[in-house]
Amino acid sequence: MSDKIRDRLIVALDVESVAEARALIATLGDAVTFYKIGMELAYAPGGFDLARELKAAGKRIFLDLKLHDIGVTVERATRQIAKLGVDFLTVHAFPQTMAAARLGAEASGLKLLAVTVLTSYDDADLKEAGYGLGVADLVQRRAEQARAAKIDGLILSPLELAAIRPIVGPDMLLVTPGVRPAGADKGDQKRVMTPGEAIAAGADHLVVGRPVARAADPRAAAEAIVAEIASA
Ligand SMILES: O=C(O)c1cc(=O)[nH]c(=O)n1[C@@H]1O[C@H](COP(=O)(O)O)[C@@H](O)[C@H]1O
Repeated sequence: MSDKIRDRLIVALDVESVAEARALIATLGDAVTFYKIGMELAYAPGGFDLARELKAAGKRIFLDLKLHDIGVTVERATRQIAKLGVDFLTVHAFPQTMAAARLGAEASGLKLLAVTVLTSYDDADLKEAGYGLGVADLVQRRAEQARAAKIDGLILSPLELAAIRPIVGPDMLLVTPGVRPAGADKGDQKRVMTPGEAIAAGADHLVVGRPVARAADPRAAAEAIVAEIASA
């Protein structure tokens, strides 16, 4: 399978230590070309060094830190993260946050992804949090604001892909967690599709954690998802 197809699967290294991450990476070998390092691993001892090391070894790295703070802090934090040389960074899709991150990423190769509405949320969760919009409308509003802020891509669930692609155009990266192979446990994800469905609906990349990391045979699980991507 070509690396172009493999790159569309981003495996989330959602483990608590660099030692566990290394073991998983060794098991996955050349089946996986793109990794996500999220908060639980980044903040573990050696987490950021692992990001640099994997880049140097030729892997692509998505650093999922979901920044959200006052503008000046987000701008400076983004500038520091850009020095790591990773490929993607997440920020929450608030207009001030996105504008500040855009400034911080200036003149670097870092691509910014805006998190629209977390895939563990449904309409009732948004209502409980005080929002007046449901998921579909809030994702759409944030997609428009991300485009205006010249953000490189969006994190959204596969369910919103069909509505959002025409709004943001072909160049914005659409990256979807909330991906579950048929029959897999959903866990805390509320808005999900299978890998094949998400690719067919227009996802550029799929983010998959537990269905690979917690599988009895993680390499076989990753290869099955890559095959589903290739045939979608
Ligand atoms: O930004 C993310 O990557 C993210 C956004 C979102 O809305 N939902 C979501 O699940 N994620 C991440 O995607 C991964 C999904 O993991 P699994 O549910 O185990 O496949 C986790 O690392 C989450 O942190």
